[in-house]
Order: sequence, then C-alpha cells, then structure tokens
Amino acid sequence: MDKNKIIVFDTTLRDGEQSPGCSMNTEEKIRVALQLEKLGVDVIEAGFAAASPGDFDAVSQIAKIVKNSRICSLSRAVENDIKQAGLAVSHSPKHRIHTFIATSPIHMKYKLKMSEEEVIKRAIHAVEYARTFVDDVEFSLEDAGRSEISFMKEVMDAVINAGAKTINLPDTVGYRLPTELGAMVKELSTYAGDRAIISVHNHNDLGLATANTLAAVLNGARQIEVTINGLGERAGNSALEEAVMAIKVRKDVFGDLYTSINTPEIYATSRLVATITGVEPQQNKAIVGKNAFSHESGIHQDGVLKHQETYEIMKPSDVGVIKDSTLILGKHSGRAAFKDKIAQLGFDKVSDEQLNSAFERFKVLADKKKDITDDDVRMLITDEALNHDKIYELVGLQISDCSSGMPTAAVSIKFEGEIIKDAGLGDGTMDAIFKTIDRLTGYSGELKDYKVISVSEGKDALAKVTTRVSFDDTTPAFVGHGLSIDTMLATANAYIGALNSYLSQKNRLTKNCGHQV
Ligand SMILES: CC(=O)SCCNC(=O)CCNC(=O)[C@H](O)C(C)(C)COP(=O)(O)OP(=O)(O)OC[C@H]1O[C@@H](n2cnc3c(N)ncnc32)[C@H](O)[C@@H]1OP(=O)(O)O
Ligand SMILES: CC(C)C(=O)C(=O)O
Repeated sequence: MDKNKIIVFDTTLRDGEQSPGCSMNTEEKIRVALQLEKLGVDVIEAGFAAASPGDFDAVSQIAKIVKNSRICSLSRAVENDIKQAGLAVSHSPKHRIHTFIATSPIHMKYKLKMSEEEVIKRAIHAVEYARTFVDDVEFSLEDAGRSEISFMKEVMDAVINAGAKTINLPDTVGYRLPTELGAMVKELSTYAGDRAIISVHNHNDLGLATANTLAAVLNGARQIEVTINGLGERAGNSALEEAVMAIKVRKDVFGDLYTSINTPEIYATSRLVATITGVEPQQNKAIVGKNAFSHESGIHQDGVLKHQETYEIMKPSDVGVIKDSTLILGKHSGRAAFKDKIAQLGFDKVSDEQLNSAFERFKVLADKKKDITDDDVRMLITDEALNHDKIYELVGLQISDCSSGMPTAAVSIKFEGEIIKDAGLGDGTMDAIFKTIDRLTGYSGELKDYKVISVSEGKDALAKVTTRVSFDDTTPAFVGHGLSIDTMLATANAYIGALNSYLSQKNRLTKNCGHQV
C-alpha cells in the first residue's frame, strides 16, 4: 500500500442523494458515475442497494458500466441489506460492500435499542457475512464523532478480525472541531496500525466538514469520503473539490500526500451534478461557485493584472474553469467550431445525434441572442443528454394574456409518432400549462419544486428551468430540465422531462425486475 496516497471515496450518489430534492434516476446516476470515473475517483459509493428497486438497479448498472473505479454499496448490519449490496456490486470487476452500525451511546440507546455487546455481535456478523460476497469490506462506526474511544477500539478489533479492510469514522452529525477530530483519528489510526485503512466521513453541520477531513488526513486517515459540491444529508458532506484542492495547493503542509484526482475535470463534474440535481452551489462556494475566480474590486483587479498570484492561490484551469475562451461562437459559426468548443469544454462522449440536435438549437439561439457563452453551450449539450428519452415531446405551446383573468395554454405534444393537442385554463399560466399536459398524457403530476435560473447575463439570457414532479405515491419525485430563451417553453419542457424520466425509470425497472428479490 502506498502510504502517501489518499483514497478518494465519492458518495455523491449515496449520501449526496440524501440531500432533500436531490434524487436522481438510474440514467442520471450512470452519467454522474461515468464522470466520477473520468475525474479519477478511487471508490464510487453508487447507492444503498437495499433501499429500493431503483437504488438496486442503479448500483447494478453502474457496476456493469464503470471499469476503473471501485463500486461500492452501503448496507446496514442487516443480512438482507448486505445481500442486496453484494448482488448489486457483483457486476463490477472491482467491488466493495460498506456496512455500518452506530457506536455512540445516544444512537445505541435510543435508535438501535442495543447494548454494546449486541452492537459488537451485529458488527462482526455483518462483516463476516459481507465477506461471503466480496473481499473488500468497509466498516463504519456511525456517529464515531460522539462515540467513546475505548468502545471504538473494541469494535475496531472485532471487525478487523472479521475481515474489514477499511475502518470509517464518520462524524455523522458534524459535531467535532478539527483539533478534536484530528486527535481522535491520530489515536485510532495509531491503534489500527497496518491492520486497516482509516477513513473519515465528515458532515458539515457546523461548516467544518472539509477542515475536519484535512485534519484527519494530517493525522493518519488515508481515505476521505466526500461529495461533489458538498451535497449530502442536512448541511451536506465535505466537498471533494475542497479537500482535493487543499491537499494539492498546500504542498507545504501535506508534503508527499496526494490524490489521484484529475483536477481539471472538477468543474465539469460540478456542473453535471448541479444540472442533474437542479441544486446549484452557492455563488461564493469555494472552487466551483460562480464567483470563485472573479475579482470585483479595483485593487484586486489591479493586483491580478500585474501578477495573477497576488489574489489567486490556484489557476482556474487547474480545476477546469475555462476563462477568456478564445473561440467565440455566434450566428456565423459552423459545425466544426461548435464541435471544437464542445471538446474544449470537456465533453468527449457526445453522440452524433446529440451533437446535431444541439447544433440546430445553437443556430436558433444564435439568431436571437447576441453573445453565445461557454455556459450556454455547456447547457445545450447537457440538456440534450438529459432529455434524450423523449417519450413525450413538446411540439408547440401557445399561452394567452394572463391579465384577462383567464390564463390559457394550448399545447401540442408528439407521442408515438402522433401529434396530440389540447387547450385549457389554469389558476396561472404555469398551472394552465401543467393541467393541459396532464390531460393530454393522462398522468397527473404534483409539482414539488420549481426553479428557474438564467444561464448567462442579459435580457436575452437562456432560462434553465428545473422541476421536481411526483407522479405516484410509491416513487420519489422526478427531476425534469428545460432550456429556452422563453421561460414558459422551458417550463413546459421541464415538466414533460420529469414525466419522461418517471416513465423511463418505470420501464427500466419492469424490464430489469429479474434483478430484484
Ligand atoms: C448516517 C446515514 O446516512 S445512514 C444511511 C441512510 N440511508 C438510508 O436510510 C437509505 C434509505 N433508507 C431506507 O430506504 C429504509 O430506511 C431502509 C430500507 C434502509 C429500512 O427501512 P425499514 O425496514 O422500513 O426501517 P426504518 O427506516 O423505518 O428504520 C430503520 C431500522 O433500522 C435499524 N437500523 C438503523 N441502522 C442500522 C444499522 N446500521 N444496522 C442494523 N440496523 C439498523 C433502526 O434501528 C430501525 O430498526 P427498528 O425498525 O427495529 O426500529
Ligand atoms: C453510514 C455512514 C458512512 C454515514 O453516512 C454517516 O455516518 O454519516
């Protein structure tokens, strides 16, 4: 084992998906997993296979498709959870089961209602059972941040003897300060010695997740569990981009420690996750926020012009932010320039069909919009990829003057090669659009969330609409995306996109139901 290598374990698809409103369907998870592989992530926690048929399907598909990263599924210390995890990851050439049980007095007493002896027994059995499926078993002492050191040592001895190779010490509720977490990791990593790799998984409830991750690395942790954009339960997890760049930028502190992350892929990964989930990182978010490399005040601008390092500790290109792109696209640009720009922006798996469709949309956009920005192009390509499953396709939309008190929408949709049309009233323009689409398709959606952002600046900016719509009580709400200069068109497309996502996931699960138990 290389003592200087920090294993990057990404849990965007598991803990990240636990962020409210961040659920993704299988297609979307596969897309994120392939990008995480390109980013150079060592371990991808692809989900919690036992949580639902959708989760099982996503973990299995990712295990089949991803080749270079290790694929892992989380499971409680429960036989059926472990079995589902084992079956789902078995498709991967490199696989892991991650099992856990809480070790803090508060969790054992009130949640698990188990004694310390029972917890140890369950932990040993979980690891032994997981080892019947895979060699690589990770064990987490949930709420380690509030657990007793002496009890953790007992649990560690037991699970290492049972065959766990990685011991994860989660600060589940983001309670610890960096000095405390560093001390805990130092004591427990010294105790484990060469018997296991020590890992950390820090939550951000006090805004300290990344500080804690770095303190852990300095004190012996050799695996960090992180998410893109810091997504995760409640206030989120330690952000991959922050931890990785801190280790890279502060060589004076971290010495020979390194990660295998291909950092110029960070920005593209962050954009993909934000677009798919509809959750944008805050503007001032470190590394990937819109303002992370912008200099507003005169003194800063003057300094950067004279010498970039006066106000920049890393180059935007180090994390894949392309500034001052030389290739300017406009209405006179052709296919070659468009293709070149797409490659420059890091998209290397665009099908000819997606490229042609995005190019046509680009030409229409360029007729209406003066400057086509890199973000516009990035969004066009991502939108094509996300809306590829066009079960229903919006063909036309007409809305009436809403000041009359009778907002009306006339909608035409293509379905199985036929054009279907209807018109109807609503309590507002959007309501009229949604109700008319519901009547046309026969599905009644419940809008859970609606967001609109402008992709670039100016009155002619593209509107990107994200909807979260629930179509039945048994499945989570589905995300839909719409992109247009016209916000209502983008809205109708986003609503139909959520319906398409719901239907394609339903079709996929029906087709793959042989994988379920
Ligand atoms: C800190 C974390 O992020 S942990 C991971 C969180 N992720 C998830 O919870 C994934 C989504 N969860 C689910 O789909 C469901 O909770 C399931 C399928 C896992 C379990 O569903 P249910 O069987 O209905 O149980 P429910 O969620 O109501 O309660 C959890 C049960 O697991 C027990 N439990 C919790 N953690 C563990 C564990 N690590 N090992 C064993 N049992 C556990 C709880 O004590 C509770 O048991 P009880 O019903 O006897 O009181
Ligand atoms: C199960 C573990 C890894 C976890 O997510 C946590 O404790 O936050």
